[in-house]
Amino acid sequence: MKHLSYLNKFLYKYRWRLIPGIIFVVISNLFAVLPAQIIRMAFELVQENIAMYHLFEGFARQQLVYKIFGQSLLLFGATVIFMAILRGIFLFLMRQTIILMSRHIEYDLKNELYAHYQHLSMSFYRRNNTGDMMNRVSEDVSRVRMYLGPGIMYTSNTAVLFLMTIYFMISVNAKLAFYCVLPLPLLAVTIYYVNNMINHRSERIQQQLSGLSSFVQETFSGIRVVKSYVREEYIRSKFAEESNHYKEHSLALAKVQALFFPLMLLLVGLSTIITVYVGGIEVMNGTITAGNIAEFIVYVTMLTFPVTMLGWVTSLIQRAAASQKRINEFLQTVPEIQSPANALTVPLRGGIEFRDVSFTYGGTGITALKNVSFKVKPGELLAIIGRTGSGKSTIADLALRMYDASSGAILVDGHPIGQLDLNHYRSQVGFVPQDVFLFSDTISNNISFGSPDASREQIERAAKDAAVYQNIMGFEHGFETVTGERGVTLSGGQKQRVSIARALVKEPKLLIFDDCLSAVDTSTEEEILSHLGRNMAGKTSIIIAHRVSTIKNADHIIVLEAGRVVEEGTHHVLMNAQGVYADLYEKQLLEGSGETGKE
Ligand SMILES: Nc1ncnc2c1ncn2[C@@H]1O[C@H](COP(=O)(O)OP(=O)(O)OP(=O)(O)O)[C@@H](O)[C@H]1O
Repeated sequence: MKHLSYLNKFLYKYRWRLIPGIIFVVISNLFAVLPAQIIRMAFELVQENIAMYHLFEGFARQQLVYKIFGQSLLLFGATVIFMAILRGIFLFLMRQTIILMSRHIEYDLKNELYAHYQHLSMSFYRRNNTGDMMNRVSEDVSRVRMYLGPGIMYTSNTAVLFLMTIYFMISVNAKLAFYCVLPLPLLAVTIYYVNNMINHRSERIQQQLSGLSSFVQETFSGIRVVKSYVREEYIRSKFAEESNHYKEHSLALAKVQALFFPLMLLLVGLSTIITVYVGGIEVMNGTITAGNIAEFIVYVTMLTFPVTMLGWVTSLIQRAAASQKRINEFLQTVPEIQSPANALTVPLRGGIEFRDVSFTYGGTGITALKNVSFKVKPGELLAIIGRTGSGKSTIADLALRMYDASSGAILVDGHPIGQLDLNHYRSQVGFVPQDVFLFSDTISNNISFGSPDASREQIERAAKDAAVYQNIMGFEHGFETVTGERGVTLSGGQKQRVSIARALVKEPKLLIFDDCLSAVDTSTEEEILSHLGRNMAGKTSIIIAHRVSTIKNADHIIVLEAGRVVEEGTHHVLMNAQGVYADLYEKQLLEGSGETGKE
């Protein structure tokens, strides 16, 4: 329960919904309990009047007695209906306050969680899988809402109704009251266990279902691979297998669910039998009237629902507490990368220096960089080249402060990177990642993602500089073309260039290209680079590449191998050195003589 105390701040915030809600619960219950007394009175009236009716047998007054009797019964009936209507109105108001409050809190909590997600560092995203993270926002929050809405509502309802009913019952006959409620705790405990079983099985079904949907999603997005390797039959049988697990779990759930209602009815029936039996004895003893038995049966029926709810609510609160525990753990996760207090917000000039930087990835323990040192002056173009896995992307991530270096120092215009205001710094950097990501939105919005205020001219300019303008204009809707899920309607090279335009439109002071020219042909690459030379004059660029041709004109080239800088200098110097770089160049020249456009 202590985990759920986190939600008290929300209950306080919405207290003007909660307090009236509880008051409505009390009033609605009052109108639920009172009719039982009216029914008793009606019963007693019937008994007395039948006797009276027979007494006037043969007299003219018998008709009058009959009439008065009929009218009084009608009045009782009308009162019961009126009370039921009032009860309905207050039940409506109760739901309108408490359930609505739970929806408001759900909204607040979801937003709080999502904002926290946005705040967390890359390493958090590497550690946690997407499904888990999504579950926090959807599944866990809904379970917590069940506690806040139905949980609170039914608990207060049960408590109030129970107290009122027991009070009225005891005031009539304490012995009968005791016997009537005897089976009820058994009912609550049974429902609690059966419900826990249902929850447990539903959870397994939920897991199976999410496994099944991820499987389907993966096979749909990889359908080209599936078809080209003729693995449809294999995939289909795997699906049938997964689907079968789902079916088996569902059948197991249906079995327990089928048990739920008969069990409930059995225990309720037991209560009624006891009421009639013990009540009958009491009537014979003359301690109560037959009307009291009818009144008690109404009480018992009335108690059944809240007692059932008690079992249900207990397991619901347990689940909510487990979910809130997970949510709390997550909310307590502090982002590893944060702006320090008194962070610097100086305009970026573009000087970047790595001083003896080493970096080890937390999750895998892989040391991606070992004592890397280099320096880029404002306005220079630095190129990084090396085999796959040599640590190039890691340098880009560190320069963006996606991670902090394990040792050594990274200086930006002479200031340690950790002292800069994170958002201010990143807003001045244009980054094109290796794996392009486009949102399911228009091309125009994808380009202006980092600069929402960019004008149409600026967006078009950026597209021209990224050599993708002609392609975009070739689409039926031009810049308003909506890219499909993850931009599937664009070719690999087009996506890369839209992603480049997104970085260029920011007019960044520092531009980082992480191997983002790999899917464009060499002549397009040359076009982009020549535009870049013009746009980035006086600003700093870091280009990570595989092809020597991309970086020949860089001011400074560093060659990485297994996380270490093995050579550095200009193209000229490196060629003369006849080392790794010159070797790479020779090989690529040979391959290049047979190369055709890649796009
Ligand atoms: N998130 C990560 N967690 C753990 N290890 C990682 C992570 N990203 C990269 N690595 C490891 O760090 C090393 C350097 O990776 P990096 O991505 O920097 O190489 P790269 O030179 O950019 O490669 P490529 O040219 O193939 O993109 C590799 O051994 C890789 O396995």
